[in-house]
Amino acid sequence: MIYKGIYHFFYQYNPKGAVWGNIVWAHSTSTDLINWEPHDHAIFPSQPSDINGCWSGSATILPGEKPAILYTGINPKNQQVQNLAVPKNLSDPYLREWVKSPKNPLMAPTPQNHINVSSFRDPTTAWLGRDGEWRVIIGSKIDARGLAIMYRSKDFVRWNQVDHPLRYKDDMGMWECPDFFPVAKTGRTGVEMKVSGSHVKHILKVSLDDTKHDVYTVGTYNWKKDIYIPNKGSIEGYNGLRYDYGKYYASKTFFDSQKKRRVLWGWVNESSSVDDDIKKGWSGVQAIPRAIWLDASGKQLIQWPIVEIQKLRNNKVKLTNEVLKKGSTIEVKGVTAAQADVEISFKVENLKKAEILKPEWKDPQLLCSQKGTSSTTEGGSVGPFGLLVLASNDLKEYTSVFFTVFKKPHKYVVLMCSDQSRSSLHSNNDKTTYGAFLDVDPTRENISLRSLIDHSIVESFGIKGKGCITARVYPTLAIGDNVSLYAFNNGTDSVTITKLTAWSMKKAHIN
Ligand SMILES: OC[C@H]1O[C@@](CO)(OC[C@@]2(O[C@H]3O[C@H](CO)[C@@H](O)[C@H](O)[C@H]3O)O[C@H](CO)[C@@H](O)[C@@H]2O)[C@@H](O)[C@@H]1O
Repeated sequence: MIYKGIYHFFYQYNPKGAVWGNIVWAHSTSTDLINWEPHDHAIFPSQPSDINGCWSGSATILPGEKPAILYTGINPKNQQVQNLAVPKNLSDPYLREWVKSPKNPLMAPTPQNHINVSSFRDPTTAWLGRDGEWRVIIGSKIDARGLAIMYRSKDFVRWNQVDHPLRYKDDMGMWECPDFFPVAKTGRTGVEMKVSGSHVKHILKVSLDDTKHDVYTVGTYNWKKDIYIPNKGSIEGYNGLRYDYGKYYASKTFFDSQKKRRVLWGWVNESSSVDDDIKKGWSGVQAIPRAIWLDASGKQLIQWPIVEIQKLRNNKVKLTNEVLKKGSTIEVKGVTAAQADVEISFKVENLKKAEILKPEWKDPQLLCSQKGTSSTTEGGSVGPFGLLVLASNDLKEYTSVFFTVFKKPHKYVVLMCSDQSRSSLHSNNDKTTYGAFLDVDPTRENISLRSLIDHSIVESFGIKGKGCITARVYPTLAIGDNVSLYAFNNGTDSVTITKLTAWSMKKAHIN
């Protein structure tokens, strides 16, 4: 949230170890969402209603600029209940101390409400209805049905369960960390939580415990009935739209009232083993915050790294109109390739050479791993072309982020991949290849990529933010000054780099 011009980040933290456990709300603040200062823990177990853990939740700014936090507490019976905490001193812009409501828990499972005691967590930011009542949703499940249980309140303290969930869906498992917010139908300006009506659409994001993916639908919130219905064609389920097709979970958005934008921030867990996490003494990072808005098609969100990240840019290098022939690479020299921001745009010379997409190639992730970085097809192929990042000088290690264009009757399909299979000589990491089909017409638009590279994390934004893939990698050779960056084309036809701009990135001040 933002309060008095300062961004506040509260996060699930284990003060006693490198991996999950003993969960408290740690707290850091920033004036630019890039450089962060840690503070004392904001919320930690102290009441019966949270004595076994202070789990996830959300901040809401109440009228009069008064922040409040609803969070899940684990009670002495290990049941999940919802609690309230408010700042002790509103004149402290850093909000260093938080006091808990003596009325906690405010929402709890009972034999009457039949709420699942071990699956009732992660309250969202609340929103005010036109009737002046607050609404909040809480993630839950019953059997395999995911639920967004809804409560209403007149005073933010006494909460009554609404007789129906905002939304539920069978066969999705537990909905962790739900997020529900409006987006403008046109333009990039963010919209406050309370806004509803015909000029906005609503987004319901849920974090799927079963698959560890953040999936969302675009739909309509009926504020009179308090129900949310996804648009026709907006797939609700494991195969729905994802914020990110790599590693990205338990994300949240907030309305940045200072810059009038909606900012998305997600947690990126490790792809290393628990033993390695314990050895290095920490695990998990936050991705670069992203500004989000609704695509002109109305079918999906667009995500782009917040503009403040550009403060870290240094030593710009540029290439224009370079032809990448079949099987060729171009080294991008002059940047610190271990920590860089790269934007590249490709023009495909001959789309007719695109390989036909077979009907059985439905799973983009599988297709990325089957086709890989180096594969070419006998009949010709457009791609793979893209970037080799975090590459060792002898190319024994690299991570490749690339595109391949396929042909379907009357249209082309663009596949975006991030292949980690050669990212490290160390064998004890998850090197799953990630992939997504992007909704774009390559006859009208160049295929572009932006990758933010930072030692063990590669965040890639395909086609101006239509598809995002975040990967964790652990090179053993491609470290420090021994890292190179290349553009490559392994398709059977040439592609042209219309423009490449890359920057070395300075270090941010982080916890
Ligand atoms: O910190 C609890 C909050 O985090 C959420 C969302 O990430 O739930 C995470 C969850 O998993 C953690 O515990 C697992 C061990 O039990 C561990 O394997 C995993 O890496 C951790 O993230 O916490 C519960 C309870 O363990 C589990 O069901 C979840 O998947 C959020 O829902 C919680 O409020």
